[in-house]
Amino acid sequence: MADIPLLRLEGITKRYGSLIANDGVSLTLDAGEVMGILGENGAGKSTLMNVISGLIRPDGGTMQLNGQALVLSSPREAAEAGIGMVHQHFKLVGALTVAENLALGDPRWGRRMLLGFGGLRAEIGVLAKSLGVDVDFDVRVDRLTVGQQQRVEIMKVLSRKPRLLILDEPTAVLSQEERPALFRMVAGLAAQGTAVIIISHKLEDILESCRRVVVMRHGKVVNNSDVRGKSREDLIRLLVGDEMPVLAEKSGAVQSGQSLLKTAGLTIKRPNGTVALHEATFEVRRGEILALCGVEGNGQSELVRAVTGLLKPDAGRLDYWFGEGGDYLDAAALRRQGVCHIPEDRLKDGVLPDASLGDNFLLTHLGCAQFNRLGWLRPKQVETAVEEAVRDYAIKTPSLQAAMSQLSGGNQQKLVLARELASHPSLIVAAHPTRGLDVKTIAFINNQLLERRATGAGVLLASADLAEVWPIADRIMVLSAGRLHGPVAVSETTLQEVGRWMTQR
Ligand SMILES: Nc1ncnc2c1ncn2[C@@H]1O[C@H](COP(=O)(O)OP(=O)(O)OP(=O)(O)O)[C@@H](O)[C@H]1O
Repeated sequence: MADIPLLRLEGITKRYGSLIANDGVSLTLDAGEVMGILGENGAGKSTLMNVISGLIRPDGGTMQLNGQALVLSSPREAAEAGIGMVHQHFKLVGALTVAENLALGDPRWGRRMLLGFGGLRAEIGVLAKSLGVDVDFDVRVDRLTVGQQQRVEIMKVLSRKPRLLILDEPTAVLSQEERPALFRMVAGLAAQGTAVIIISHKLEDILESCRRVVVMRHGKVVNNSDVRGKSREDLIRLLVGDEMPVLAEKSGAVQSGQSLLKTAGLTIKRPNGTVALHEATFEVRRGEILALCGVEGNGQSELVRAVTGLLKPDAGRLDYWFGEGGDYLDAAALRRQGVCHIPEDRLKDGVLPDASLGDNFLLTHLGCAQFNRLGWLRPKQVETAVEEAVRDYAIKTPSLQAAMSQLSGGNQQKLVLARELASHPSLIVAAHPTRGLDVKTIAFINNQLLERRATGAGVLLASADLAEVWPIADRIMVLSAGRLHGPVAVSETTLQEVGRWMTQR
């Protein structure tokens, strides 16, 4: 028995037309093993995980779980077989409590709403305790931090006692401070015999939490090896060959001093009355990258939505360089003046999944003379723009006419970036622009931001990854519990100090 792996994949193949998303993938995974999956955007990682979790049926190949043939036609069947997946986009209901969310959709608990979920509390309580996780069953989910919500989502999957847990980019939404808790939980699960697969673009995740790494390229497994003894550089080499991604040198300050945006006393309340942003005053200047950091859920989203015209602040002023200002200018007016917005939630605010790449590109350029003459659309120009975006941003797509949903997550993000930067905006508001992108593409995007800075644009860059923004930011500010710390020049502070701001209440 000892020789039988928990999971065995042989020759898994999945085609979309002429595109081969998974090309004869074979691998095995043992009980209690933690395996990392790395690969460039569009390499086929999600497709493979969707096959294992019953969301997609492969065109070829076989799967075995504990030596038994595994044929899945739905995620429910996968869950019954002992395979659970935690997706990047949580499926929790904010207005319900943790206990209600844990019970939701689970026939064992769902019918016992009125009994206060006694059994559920006891069972999940024991599980949480064994993993060193605190669960407050009675708090509403929308009051939790993203990290806490993720733990609820993981607990929900774990309550079905999976033998294999798949985590899709679990650290993408976590701050540096929240990562160790996740990895402790993963290690605890592995010690209890659960196998874990982690898809991640963050090499540190693989180095810190996995025993084995599988690297995919063009739908194939190109490396499957032990993580021990490997460095960050070794992993990058496995990922992209010898073509090491290089970040451009940040030239000295190119600030002209001209203010692009000045806020004064910006205050925003959440629908439930709590203060999301408290009297934030700062300025974004031409030729600078101003980073907005902090643990997510501390007011960053609200600030970004206010400066891009998606949310009217409750108090305070916003003044833009083109001489208009006040408490609010709508998003369309701001776009016309040259403010672009790379939204933090691509699926909610950035793309129409069922529409074509062209229509998605047009979303923010419809009024632009290049694509619209006297009210008539110019399809040829749209096609050329998409062609250029696909070429310049190396977007992997089945065709130029494809629907957005046919692109991998990272490639969708690249199209959003290409679209937003296409009009050479003066003020770039970028919320987590590199989330979900591979190391090579992250360097490319950060170089793009540096290039725009050098030509006089101003960038407000919201990020949860201090280490990533540090080399490119001129100034940095932190939001903690809605209060702004800074901005301060990066050259005049330290990572430790900024890290401290993040935890100040
Ligand atoms: N429904 C679909 N129709 C057509 N092509 C698809 C579809 N879903 C995925 N693909 C293609 O399959 C390939 C692999 O996509 P997949 O999402 O598995 O990549 P990935 O490695 O997870 O990428 P990322 O890191 O960007 O999330 C991509 O080229 C993508 O365009």
